[in-house]
Amino acid sequence: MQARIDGITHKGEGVARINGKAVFIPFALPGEEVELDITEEKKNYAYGRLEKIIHPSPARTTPLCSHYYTCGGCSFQHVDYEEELQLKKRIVTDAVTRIGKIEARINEVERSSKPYRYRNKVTWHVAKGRLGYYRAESRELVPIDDCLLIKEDMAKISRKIGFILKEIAHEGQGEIIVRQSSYNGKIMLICDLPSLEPEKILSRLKEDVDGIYIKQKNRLIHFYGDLYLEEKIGANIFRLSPGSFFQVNQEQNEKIISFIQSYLNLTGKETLLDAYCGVGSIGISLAGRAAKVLGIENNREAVKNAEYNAHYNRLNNCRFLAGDCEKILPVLNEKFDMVIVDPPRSGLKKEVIASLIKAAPQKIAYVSCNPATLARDLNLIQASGYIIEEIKPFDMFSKTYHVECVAGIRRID
Ligand SMILES: C[S@@+](CC[C@H](N)C(=O)[O-])C[C@H]1O[C@@H](n2cnc3c(N)ncnc32)[C@H](O)[C@@H]1O
Repeated sequence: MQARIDGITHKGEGVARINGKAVFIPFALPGEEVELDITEEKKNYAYGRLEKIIHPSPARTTPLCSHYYTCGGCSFQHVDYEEELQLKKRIVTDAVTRIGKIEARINEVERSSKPYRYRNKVTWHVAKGRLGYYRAESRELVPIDDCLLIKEDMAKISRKIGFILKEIAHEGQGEIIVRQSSYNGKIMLICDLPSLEPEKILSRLKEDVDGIYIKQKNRLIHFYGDLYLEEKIGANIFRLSPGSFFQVNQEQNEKIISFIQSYLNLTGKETLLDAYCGVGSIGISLAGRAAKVLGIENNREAVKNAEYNAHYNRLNNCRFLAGDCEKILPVLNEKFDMVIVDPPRSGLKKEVIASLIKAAPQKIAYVSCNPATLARDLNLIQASGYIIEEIKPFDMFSKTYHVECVAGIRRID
């Protein structure tokens, strides 16, 4: 059947209305006239497979990656970069109006200077002696040993890992994480291959990487070389343990921190809460302009890194608490002038929102990698005496449907 695409889902699929029902069609673009087959029919919506493009969008391009249509990693390689940014703005706007039911100024998406080869971390799946990604919505391995989103050096080492796995006909299943510092280029491997004698593969990789960890029974055991990775934000150096979170796109990470800095406009007198602080990247970057910073984070290794990072960068106004924000904040009984929250994709728990409202900060910078949970939380925050001044999307995950946002929120006095 034929249809005109007039919308986009949060996962970047085209949306057509057929007999009053929304049909989601992967790889179709708004404005296109397409031929499709219905592949799955539900009560209120359906899925379609793109069979033919009758009138292509002028923004349609040829994907650079030969795995694009099978690997589940990217969703926007078939569209030019300008349109990708517009579609991401539309995804954020849809979430804010449909889920959040709020009105807020949504700025243009901050473009990245490198839509490819920006990622400093990749998680490879291993099965049947091959390295790869899982097919979209499945656990089926698509054998790949390069990805156009990861840095060149990481691609080189990934190809070597793929070669060794094939050569030794490794049978087990597992995961290999490759991380590279954007500051000094050093590479760390984290291997979770339960059925493999580590030496068999890892000793052959020592010359190519700077540090190796092995995951055994849920613990990371140091195997070789450097214990930490280092990153730099502004003038500060940050140490990260292998399991500590760090944003995957350092160029965009720095822009986000600058945006938060100018939004909060600290004068040096304010108390600042950095909730979900990781290794302290945002709070420590702003500590020079604040009276006091408190970071909260539930990964104990990351908290140790944050404490070290504050000390190493000669900041003596930062303190960190290890634990869940939803447990610590309700009993903290401290007031803050300014707050940063940067939760995982699931967003803020109700207890966290209630505690923030009680702490009554003048401004909140809410960093989010999920427009849907951001919109849900902004609805509650707005209903409690705050105004959403602006939402700034950042293209942190180019070529994928993911988009990072910072919401600037101000107390109404
Ligand atoms: C999106 S990351 C942000 C980290 C940091 N702000 C940054 O920019 O690098 C979210 C962080 O929250 C931590 N986290 C997840 N759930 C948490 C919780 N319930 N309480 C405290 N921290 C949590 C994760 O370990 C992770 O470091």
